[in-house]
Amino acid sequence: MPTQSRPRRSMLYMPGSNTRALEKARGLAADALILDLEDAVAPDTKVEARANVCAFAATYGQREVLIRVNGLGTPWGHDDIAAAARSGAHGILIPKVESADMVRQVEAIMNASGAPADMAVWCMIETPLGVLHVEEIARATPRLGGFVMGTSDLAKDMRCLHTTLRLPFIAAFNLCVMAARAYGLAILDGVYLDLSDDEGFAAACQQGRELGFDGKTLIHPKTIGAANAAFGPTEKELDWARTIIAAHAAAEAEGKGVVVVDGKLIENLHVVTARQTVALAGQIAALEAAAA
Ligand SMILES: CC(C)(COP(=O)(O)OP(=O)(O)OC[C@H]1O[C@@H](n2cnc3c(N)ncnc32)[C@H](O)[C@@H]1OP(=O)(O)O)[C@@H](O)C(=O)NCCC(=O)NCCSC(=O)C[C@H](O)C(=O)O
Ligand SMILES: [Mg+2]
Repeated sequence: MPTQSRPRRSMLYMPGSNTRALEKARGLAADALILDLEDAVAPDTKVEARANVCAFAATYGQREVLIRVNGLGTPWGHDDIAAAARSGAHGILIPKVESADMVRQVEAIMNASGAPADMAVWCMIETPLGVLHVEEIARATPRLGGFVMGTSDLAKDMRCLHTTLRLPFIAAFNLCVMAARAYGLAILDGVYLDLSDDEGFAAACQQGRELGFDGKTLIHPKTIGAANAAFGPTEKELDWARTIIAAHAAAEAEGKGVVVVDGKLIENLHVVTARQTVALAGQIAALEAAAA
């Protein structure tokens, strides 16, 4: 089962047909990139976009790169997967996944096309059936790396309103985060479409973090900084994490299982979370150093 060994605070989509954006992404501070062949690409540029993303996939240094392919029910799906499998991308993102079988069909094409053993499969969860089958999808294959919520398609198929508070999606978010955590997968929140609403974007990031997402998928570079800030540990959180790790270790050395720090009871489970916080900060620093 793949482990979460890298930060994914911000994952930026870009259309595979837009070579300017593919180029520009090399200098952007997004933790991860999604080179899109699906909804952001018009039918008559799909084949050209496939060639573009395969040419760019291995040019982003340490950043995680996923290629979002077209579905297998489309004229482009099979060839997208076969080409992406050999592109040097870290993973293939499958749109509108509704069953474990769908994932295994993609995996079979990847294997037949010579995909490296460590190339991951990621799933967009963006239909009612996908949400209802998310646990089965989570254990489809050891190649599974994570989930990306597709809230625009989900709103369309649920016939719900895509409101500021996103209450219509809460059950789906909870189910998908549970499945991701139960199977050791990453999970990214959906996109925020109003590029003129910085305050709304920050609130959506905060909500996403509270719900347990690792980060947010983005459509524009201007939102990368706010997503990185919302999903990365603050200095205060890091200080607290280091303090309780040290206090608990000292208590353990005295044969105690618990300790009170600043009036708060600290048990081993808090230390586990604190260690994850410190590890994430280390991964972020390493990624930033590699990009500098
Ligand atoms: C939304 C956009 C079409 C806006 O593009 P544009 O008008 O070019 O914006 P700007 O002029 O403000 O751009 C400023 C510079 O930044 C570069 N840029 C813009 N967007 C990106 C990007 N995504 N990645 C990399 N670079 C980007 C421009 O080239 C400008 O650079 P410069 O030339 O140096 O000035 C555009 O942002 C865009 O296409 N965004 C991505 C849209 C997309 O991929 N959508 C599909 C994914 S979302 C989805 O499918 C939802 C999901 O499936 C669901 O169901 O929920
Ligand atoms: Mg979608």
